[in-house]
Amino acid sequence: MHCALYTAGTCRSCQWLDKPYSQQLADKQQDLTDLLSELPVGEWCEPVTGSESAFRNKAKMVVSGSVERPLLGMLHREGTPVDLCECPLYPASFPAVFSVLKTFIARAGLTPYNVARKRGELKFLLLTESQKDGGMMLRFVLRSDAKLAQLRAALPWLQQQLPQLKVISVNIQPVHMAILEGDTEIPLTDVQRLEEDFNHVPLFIRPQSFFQTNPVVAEKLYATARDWVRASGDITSMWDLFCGVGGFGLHCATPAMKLTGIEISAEAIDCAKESAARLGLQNVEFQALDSTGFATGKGEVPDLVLVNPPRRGIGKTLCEYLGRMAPSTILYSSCNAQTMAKDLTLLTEYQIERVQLFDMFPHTAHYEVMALLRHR
Ligand SMILES: C[S@@+](CC[C@H](N)C(=O)[O-])C[C@H]1O[C@@H](n2cnc3c(N)ncnc32)[C@H](O)[C@@H]1O
Ligand code: SF4
Repeated sequence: MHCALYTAGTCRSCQWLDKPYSQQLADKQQDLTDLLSELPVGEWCEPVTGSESAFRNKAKMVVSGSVERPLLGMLHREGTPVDLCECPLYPASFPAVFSVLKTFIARAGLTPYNVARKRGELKFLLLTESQKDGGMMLRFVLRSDAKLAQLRAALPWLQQQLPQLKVISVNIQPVHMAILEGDTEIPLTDVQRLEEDFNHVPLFIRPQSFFQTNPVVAEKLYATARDWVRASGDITSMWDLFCGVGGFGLHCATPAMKLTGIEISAEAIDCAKESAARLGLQNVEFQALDSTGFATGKGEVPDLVLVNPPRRGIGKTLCEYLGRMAPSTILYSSCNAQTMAKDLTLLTEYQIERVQLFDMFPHTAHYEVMALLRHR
């Protein structure tokens, strides 16, 4: 993939951009093989890929510059602002939207936050696009609510220019820069969730819930999980731990199966419930809880446990508990093969039947991996 910003030395976020894509894949597969070298793997499946460019559905833009001439992009470590509106990782529809947003910032008088001076109001713009219909969610991250009335007053103009903006909200982040967003979310549109569709499974994206950023590869990941579960014989009950908006569980569930989804974010759980209702699934339960707390406090043992934790992995307590409760099948999907490998060494009573790499993050060393484990 060619990136003019990379060539010019403006942005070096994609550290592997100089590496041919086939070599990137080979290196990731080698990294995974090395990490699992102590553990016998029954079958290595071919890596799954998507597009090499325009694969991200979400942009997190630091707003800098002046109110008349805002920049959307990032700040270098020493504080130099960089405009990344032409970043080729974003869909073709994004640059035109960024351009209108810059005009809007000026019209609404949303002074960009200046990190060095700790002054200004607008810190970030977060833009997400649904591949279902091109609908978009836009979030303004502001330092305070001081400019909220101004923003509201100017909003009809923006909505007229960009009717694809289905969901608009403001997030208040009073803390100095370090954290991307705060707890307070103020809706500016009646609709507060973006509709997505993966493999005919309706999914919803809400401002504060996690959603996969590479929709094409995520769709293949969920479909693969569904295929592996279907091929696992008679699965009558399943837990989807760290379920987010429910993508894995909702793909795997059948009307006859009891599905339990557990996730810490209440917003994500609301999305999962709505998807289940759309699908007409009756035998499902989604709860906003800590996954380890839920699992260790539960007496029953499902046939299958699927885990898709954050980068830190599932950890010792949950591994040991899964070892004791001994479900016949575990499906482990991870964006950090290092912590997954560590967790798998703790699941001593399981053998790894199959492993597959999903390249969600081209041009970086990161990748997603899914492993199917069977009790010995
Ligand atoms: C990698 S994301 C996966 C989400 C989902 N499975 C998907 O496919 O989109 C990890 C999820 O774990 C959730 N999470 C983080 N800590 C948690 C905890 N202690 N208990 C339950 N969920 C947690 C996050 O909110 C996030 O949605
Ligand atoms: S993040 Fe975008 S702009 Fe930066 S190097 Fe990667 S492709 Fe280029």
